[in-house]
Amino acid sequence: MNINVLGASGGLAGLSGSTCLQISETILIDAGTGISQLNLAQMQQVRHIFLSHSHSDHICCLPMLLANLFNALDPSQSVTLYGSKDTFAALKAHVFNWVIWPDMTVMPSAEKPLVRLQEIAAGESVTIEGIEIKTFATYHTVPTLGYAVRKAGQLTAFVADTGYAESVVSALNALGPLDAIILECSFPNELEAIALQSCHLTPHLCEKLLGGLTEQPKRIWINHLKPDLAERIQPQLAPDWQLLL
Ligand SMILES: Nc1ncnc2c1ncn2[C@@H]1O[C@@H]2COP(=O)(O)O[C@H]2[C@H]1O
Repeated sequence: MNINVLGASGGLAGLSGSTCLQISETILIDAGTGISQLNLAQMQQVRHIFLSHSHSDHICCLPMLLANLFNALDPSQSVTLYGSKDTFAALKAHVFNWVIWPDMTVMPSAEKPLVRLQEIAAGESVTIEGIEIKTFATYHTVPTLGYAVRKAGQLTAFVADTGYAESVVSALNALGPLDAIILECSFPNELEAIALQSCHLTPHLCEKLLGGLTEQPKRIWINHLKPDLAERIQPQLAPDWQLLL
């Protein structure tokens, strides 16, 4: 895969950290604990961070990553966060509120801040360094964006956190044929009730979602297993699905 998976766990004690995908030296999707696989110099290369949603396992390392950039960047440089209006509202209210962390969108000055927020809505796309990143809405307990990454001629859909919904199937079909899909599977089949409540997938629900696709992705990568349930989920995954660890 031409995406470097730094973290793919749905929690803290997985084999890898929580969600963080490195799309290029300067571009990340999400900022979970997986980011700690990067060394300081690699972190200081980051200029673009696409956020799927506001949940802690996807944003918990964002404040400390930004702190590593604060003294490294000169005033003409900044880091752009891309995400939905809802994700930014949650970050402003609950993270960058001067209690949990300083508001780096106004530091060192409001005119030339370290962090710039670029709202992005489902269906919109951004192209950076020739890499096209297109958003789509998933179905989760908070508004969540998936990201379809077109890099070096390959289209990979990172579905982010989602439950089963026809709207997600339609959004994926609208992207066109996928070279790869990165699909979450947080709970085992026997915990479908919790999966439905918390808007996540089980192996059965992954099958249902994949079954709705007009064309099967060439590669199916499964991620976001809850660490305490991983051993129960793994035997339930189809043999041709690959596990991202
Ligand atoms: N009823 C519920 N609604 C939302 N989250 C729940 C619920 N029950 C358990 N959870 C857990 O809380 C977690 C919050 O982050 P996640 O969405 O990754 O996964 C969620 C579930 O593991």
